[in-house]
Amino acid sequence: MQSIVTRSEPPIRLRLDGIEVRFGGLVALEDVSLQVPAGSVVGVMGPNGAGKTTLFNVVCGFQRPRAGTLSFDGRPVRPAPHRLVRHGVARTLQGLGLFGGLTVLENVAAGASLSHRAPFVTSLLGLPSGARTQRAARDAAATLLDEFGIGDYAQSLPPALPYAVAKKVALARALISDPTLLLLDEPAGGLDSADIEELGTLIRRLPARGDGSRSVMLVEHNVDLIMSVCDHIVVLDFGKVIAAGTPDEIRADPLVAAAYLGGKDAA
Ligand SMILES: Nc1ncnc2c1ncn2[C@@H]1O[C@H](COP(=O)(O)OP(=O)(O)OP(=O)(O)O)[C@@H](O)[C@H]1O
Repeated sequence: MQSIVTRSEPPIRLRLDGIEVRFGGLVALEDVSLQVPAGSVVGVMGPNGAGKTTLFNVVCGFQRPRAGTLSFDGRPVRPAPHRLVRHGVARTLQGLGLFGGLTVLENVAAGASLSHRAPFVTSLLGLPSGARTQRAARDAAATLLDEFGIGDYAQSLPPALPYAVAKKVALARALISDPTLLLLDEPAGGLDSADIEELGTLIRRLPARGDGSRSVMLVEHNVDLIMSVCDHIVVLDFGKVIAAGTPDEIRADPLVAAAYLGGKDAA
């Protein structure tokens, strides 16, 4: 008997519809809609002042839109920074926000307490609570640091870290909470081209970790990084979506070339 294999579309992890943000008379975002499917990397790019940070802030709940709706996993939400964890969302910000007095290992382990899955490191190991939970978190943190190639810095304090290492620490701390959606704000900011390439490889691997359904949304200025890691790209200009598609489609889009790639940011 012939078997029929049907390939279903991945569920939509994050969905924005008709988002509008105004600052006084300035329209920072106008009718912005996008989707981040499960297991995909979606990038938002655009020239200076296009609205990237504002959009990131809307998703994180730092900025309330004047119009439009958001949903996580099909459920309408009104995001707030303190509620992101509940939705399985973790983020890294441009400012790294590491605890200066804690070691790298402790910083990353601290992120485990933010897991939306009932303390996942505890349940993974079948452990009850307290000291064992902390030990499990530290073990998970050490594993992540090794995976990121920065295990040698486990006992260092953040102020002593090279910037590229500190960025990886911030990423590890977000990832240890096992988020279903990871939001990255300008991950390439302040990095040189070799570091950006390494970061790109790391980001590209993120959806495949765990059950393969993790999604990543990044807001990024660096065209090379966004082109190399994203499955789908949304381009903003003056607060509006001017193009959306695969990296190849975006590269070939004349509107994008005019607004961004052909401008001073194309370097
Ligand atoms: N708090 C604010 N008050 C007033 N205007 C703002 C505020 N935040 C952003 N804007 C304006 O909104 C527009 C979008 O800004 P936004 O920072 O989102 O752009 P961006 O794409 O992130 O830019 P960049 O790449 O330079 O960081 C800009 O014109 C900016 O000046």
